[in-house]
Amino acid sequence: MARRQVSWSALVLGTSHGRRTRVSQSLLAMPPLLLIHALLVLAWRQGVLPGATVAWYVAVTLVGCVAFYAAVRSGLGERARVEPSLSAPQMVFAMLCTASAYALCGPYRSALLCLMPLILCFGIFALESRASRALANFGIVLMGGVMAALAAESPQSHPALVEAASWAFLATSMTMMQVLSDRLSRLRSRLTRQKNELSQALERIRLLATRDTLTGLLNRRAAMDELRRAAGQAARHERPLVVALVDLDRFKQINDGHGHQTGDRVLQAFADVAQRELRAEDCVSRWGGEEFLFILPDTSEDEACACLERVLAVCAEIIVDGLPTNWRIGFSAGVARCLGPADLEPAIERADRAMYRAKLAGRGRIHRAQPPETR
Ligand SMILES: Nc1nc2c(ncn2[C@@H]2O[C@H](COP(=O)(O)OP(=O)(O)OP(=O)(O)O)[C@@H](O)[C@H]2O)c(=O)[nH]1
Repeated sequence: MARRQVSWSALVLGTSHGRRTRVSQSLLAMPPLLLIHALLVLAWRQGVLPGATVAWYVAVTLVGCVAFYAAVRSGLGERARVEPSLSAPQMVFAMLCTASAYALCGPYRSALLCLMPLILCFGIFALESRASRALANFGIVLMGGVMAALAAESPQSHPALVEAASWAFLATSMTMMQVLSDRLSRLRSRLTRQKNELSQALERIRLLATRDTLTGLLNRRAAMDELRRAAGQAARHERPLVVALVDLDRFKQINDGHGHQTGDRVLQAFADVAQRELRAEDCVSRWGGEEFLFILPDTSEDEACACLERVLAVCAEIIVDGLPTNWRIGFSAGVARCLGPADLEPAIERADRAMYRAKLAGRGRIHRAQPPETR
């Protein structure tokens, strides 16, 4: 039963939160419209207006309401890149319905006056100040015109003074409603701006917390998170996972001989090359200083070594501003297989030891770690 209700509401209102809100708001026009219909039926029963007029009014207004419902429900506004709840056209339509009912209702017309300010409320959440001001003015002029025409045409049933007083009250309450709506609209814009600034700030904080500012690579903390995630996935799918610690060779010489900024450029160039040479599912992170951790899912140690050899070859070709053109950027690396989620730190330690062996063996080479049981 509950599932049936949910699917009915999804059918009528849609499933996305925004669409549901907009469609429900559009359907809110129905109760006042049905009241107007009831009032017109009452006026017909009392001989104030012919039944055919009531029938036409009911038909036209219902068709209009259904058309707006269908337009909002189908997302026409979103597709046409206009205000998606179609508030302004719906409000114009509602004002025209109210004004024509006012003209038809005879002695019951004053009951309709409260609807005009109410219609303005529908624009509070969707319209910019200029649009809602224009709509308020439209409503005031429209009702002024209808009232003036009624007073001129049948002064007995629509005394000019009564119509003028009604119009004055209506114009005042609509203007006041417009002022309040304007304030709410400004508040809404400020809140939207603050919300955007907050999400930008959160995104900046997220980047600062997870990225190394110099190279844009994941930092050490984020790399550990990534390794934890990759190890979990590798264990679930029973696939190999390899980590590699890569340390640039004789980096101090670059800093000391060619300046810290040149050193920074080398780090950036290396990060670019490493990212370019690896697959999208691999991860390169800055482990610290001139040290980098590679996380290579679904990769054997042989494949990891081949991949690092390729990166080493490309690095040797890098030309960095501030370094002599014959300078070969190189690194030493240690490769270790990660045996599961409980083997993260030990695998990195094994890779670290292998990397130091590569340094001791003369640099510019890649060493495999000893398997844990034969250490
Ligand atoms: N330019 C720059 N230098 C850095 C950065 N982080 C660390 N370093 C420097 O990197 C150098 C690392 O030097 P060492 O640990 O002696 O390593 P190395 O000179 O590469 O020697 P080997 O690893 O033995 O080949 C130090 O001088 C650090 O100051 C950085 O962000 N930018």
